Amino acid sequence: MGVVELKSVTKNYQGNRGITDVTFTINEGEVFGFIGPNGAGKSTTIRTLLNFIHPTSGSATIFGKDIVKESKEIKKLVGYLPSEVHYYDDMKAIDLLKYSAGLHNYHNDKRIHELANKLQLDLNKKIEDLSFGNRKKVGIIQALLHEPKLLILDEPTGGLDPLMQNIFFDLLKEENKKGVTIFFSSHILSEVQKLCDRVAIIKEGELIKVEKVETLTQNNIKKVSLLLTKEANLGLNMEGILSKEKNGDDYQLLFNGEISSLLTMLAPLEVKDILIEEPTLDEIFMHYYK
Ligand SMILES: Nc1ncnc2c1ncn2[C@@H]1O[C@H](COP(=O)(O)OP(=O)(O)OP(=O)(O)O)[C@@H](O)[C@H]1O
Repeated sequence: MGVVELKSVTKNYQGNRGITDVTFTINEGEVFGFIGPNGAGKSTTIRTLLNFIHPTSGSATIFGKDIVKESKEIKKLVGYLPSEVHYYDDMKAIDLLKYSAGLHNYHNDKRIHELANKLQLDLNKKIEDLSFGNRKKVGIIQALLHEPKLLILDEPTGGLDPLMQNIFFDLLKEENKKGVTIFFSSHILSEVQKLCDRVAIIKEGELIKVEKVETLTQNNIKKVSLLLTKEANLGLNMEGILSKEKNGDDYQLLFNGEISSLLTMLAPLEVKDILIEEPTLDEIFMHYYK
């Protein structure tokens, strides 16, 4: 049984598309990335899982518990960081976090101070005096403070500077080592690549791929840059060409297949220059997004 299991979950907003027929499983101990462009349906999926909104159809479980019927039980086991955090402005960070810990019946201030030290947050400041990034840190501590077994993080790095992002990632890795499963939504591929074991790609409300990050980056796809002397007789419709962009005599191809068959195809052409390299994860994803 997976920690998170979605079965054909659809959520429509008064007839408008939210997510359609989404099915995937997150296994225990995984760091699972959820990636897609703005409006793809990441927050809708997460908010449905946390029972803030109800699925139109389909079902899902977290730790085997039904997300609608057993939502209260689930919330005890989950730490959630929303993409935007809103708090009572005139509360001190420490008071807010102690209050939040109390709601979880978790009374260990040491954990709050340890997390704040790691993230370099001054707990004695009022929320209204904190910068956007520092408010995000309050949200991160709030998600982590009751030692949840599952972390659901919706675009967690927004507002954190690069150094702080690294500290945050180290913190997540530490939690993961302790056995915490992490569901991490993002539209930034490099951070998913740094952190996640597997990734689900969502586009226009539909899941288009669930794959190991390693497989995505180590498959057979190559980026081919070609400079030709003539445009004529360029039949690039062969199998394996995933995408092509043309700029004058310059071609950029994403090719998935045997390099020997690509070379056979290119042999009759007047090739001035050729560069074959590994595509970045961004380039692979752009192919899926098209
Ligand atoms: N409350 C709502 N009422 C109506 N439509 C909504 C509502 N919330 C989201 N949607 C629609 O559902 C779709 C998915 O949106 P969602 O916010 O889940 O995407 P996302 O992947 O989280 O995007 P982003 O990265 O911009 O937050 C979009 O078409 C959006 O317009």
